[in-house]
Amino acid sequence: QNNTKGLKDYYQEFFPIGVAVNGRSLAGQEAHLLLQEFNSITPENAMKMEVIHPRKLEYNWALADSIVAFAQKNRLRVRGHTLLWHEQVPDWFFLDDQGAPVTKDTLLKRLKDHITTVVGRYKGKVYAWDVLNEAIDDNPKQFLRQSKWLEIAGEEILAKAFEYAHEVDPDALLFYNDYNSERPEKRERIYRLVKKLVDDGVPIHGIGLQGHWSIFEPSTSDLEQALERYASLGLQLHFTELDVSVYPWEKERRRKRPGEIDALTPALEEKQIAQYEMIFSVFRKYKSHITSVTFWNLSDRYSWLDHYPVQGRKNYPLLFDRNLERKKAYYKVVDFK
Ligand SMILES: Oc1ccccc1CN[C@@H]1C=C[C@@H](O)[C@H](O)[C@H]1O
Repeated sequence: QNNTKGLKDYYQEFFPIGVAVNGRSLAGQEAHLLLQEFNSITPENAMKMEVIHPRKLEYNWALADSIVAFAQKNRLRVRGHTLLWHEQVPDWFFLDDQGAPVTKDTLLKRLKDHITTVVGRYKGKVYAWDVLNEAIDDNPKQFLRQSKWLEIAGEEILAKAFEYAHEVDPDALLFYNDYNSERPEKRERIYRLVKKLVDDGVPIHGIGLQGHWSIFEPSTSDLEQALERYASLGLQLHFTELDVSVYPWEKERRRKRPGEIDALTPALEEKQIAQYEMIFSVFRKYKSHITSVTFWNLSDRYSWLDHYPVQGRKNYPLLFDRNLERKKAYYKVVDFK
């Protein structure tokens, strides 16, 4: 029994506070901290296509089932992640038995089978799904990201993913999820895609704003303008993958340079404290539109940012340090009135 007030308690009147989980999160010290601070979880990798459906006739349910069982036992919400994405998808999806590219109809059928099987298994246990992840191109001059999905099946596959999910679980909330969604040029392209889905009567209920931010972005005005813009679509807004990197954004992966500093200096930590304070101040201001805030990973002990974009460069993006202790930024997030 743990009577310590956590993030979820401080934000009880605002929105659930979630965290991305993996196998390590479900036991010991990390599970204790998770249950103290959070009331929603998202499987970091366990429900991605390459993990849960590695071969055409093979589903791998074990880890996803254990995460969902953990949530059921502890009365946590579960956000499903993700049903259609250009990354972490196994090659077999796109190849026929002779190793040639599949036809459009075959690909649509495979996607329908995948979504029907996965969403159907967790019906009533996963309340929200990141149906479509990162479909907007990184090049501001382009609109949709070119992927094997689009190459073979065309743009209609994007709407189909939502329809397949809605058909099998009409009660699940269906989200479009993306990153850098506060950058004005990407904000307008995300807005255009989501507005088209809404106007076409596609069953979409929300926009997932990943929130992979840094001490350099977003600005307060970019964050507020993005919230206003997306809120005008009348959909729920979830912040789905929040972390605040102490390094500037880099798109291309690279290795850590010899002598490259990766310490959390007092100057960097002061900037991170100010950024987290601003972020949660804006979140509280827009509480009528925001219905979930999820951090991507639990503590600085492990972050996906330790490997991306710079392999081996330690990052410190979260509210708990490597000893699972609350950082200074934590107290700025919870100390409001
Ligand atoms: O995939 C990316 C590529 C470039 C920039 C950002 C991203 C963010 N992408 C997210 C980050 C981590 C993964 O675990 C999540 O599933 C993904 O949604």
